[in-house]
Amino acid sequence: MTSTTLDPSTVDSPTTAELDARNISAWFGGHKVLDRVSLRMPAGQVTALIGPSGCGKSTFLRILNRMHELVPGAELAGEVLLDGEDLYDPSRRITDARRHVGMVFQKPNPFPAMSIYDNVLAGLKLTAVRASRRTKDDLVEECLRKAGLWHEVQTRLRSPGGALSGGQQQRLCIARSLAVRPRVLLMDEPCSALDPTSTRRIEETIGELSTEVTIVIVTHNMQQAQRVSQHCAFFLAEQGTPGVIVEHGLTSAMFDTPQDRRTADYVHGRFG
Ligand SMILES: Nc1ncnc2c1ncn2[C@@H]1O[C@H](COP(=O)(O)OP(=O)(O)OP(=O)(O)O)[C@@H](O)[C@H]1O
Repeated sequence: MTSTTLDPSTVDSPTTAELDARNISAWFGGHKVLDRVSLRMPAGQVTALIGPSGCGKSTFLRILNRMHELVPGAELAGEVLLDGEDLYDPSRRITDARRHVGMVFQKPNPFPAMSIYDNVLAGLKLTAVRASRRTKDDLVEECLRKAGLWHEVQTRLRSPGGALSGGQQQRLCIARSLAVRPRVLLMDEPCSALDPTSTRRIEETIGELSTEVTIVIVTHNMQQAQRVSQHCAFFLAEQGTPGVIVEHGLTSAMFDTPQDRRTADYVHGRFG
């Protein structure tokens, strides 16, 4: 693998990108779990994916950064376009797709014994980027600031990532995702393991980040979807049928004037 040198003067700032999923169907071992789902996720904005358990939200999210294909027996059909370019183009490396479309998981997963500093830089090894000490220092500070963690950890960057609180660990994971300068950040229930204060902090971070990275978030928390997102898609899998998008649009419209009765019932807590 060839490596490139990271020079801060030549590194582009991350540019947000639109994600366009077209006719996505997905299967696990022949069992269809998503049926021709299409959704445009606008650049520089937050799109929330909502819906009852098991309707395929996480599967859809994993398809957006090519993690679905790593599951044995998993298959998919359809297209994912990142600013018009096919994420599944055979000539595109899977690591390249993941660099552009990062992911933050439900449970914070920093490398516990690795320092906070090295945790932030961990993704750079995968992209084979070499950098000077100064450049690394600057990048670590930049990413920790963007993740809203710098003030809490700046005096203990050499402490292990595992020594942080759950909410801090999740912000460390966000900083780690940002270090490879993704254009899209996927978040799969990023606050479900966190207390209300940490949840608020992550929500603030999402708001601050969304101007420079497109965000797609799965959440079961309807208030959270309303607080953080501008766009929303409601997924549903009825009576053993594969998941579909019942309705999508501006979050304000989805909550105030839903067009489908099932959307209204779900966002008002009448099922799910
Ligand atoms: N690795 C897997 N192997 C087999 N089936 C799977 C796998 N992952 C998910 N499924 C099935 O795919 C369907 C969609 O699951 P998925 O996790 O995408 O739903 P979800 O809407 O994200 O659910 P939740 O809100 O509970 O996380 C479910 O029926 C689930 O059982």
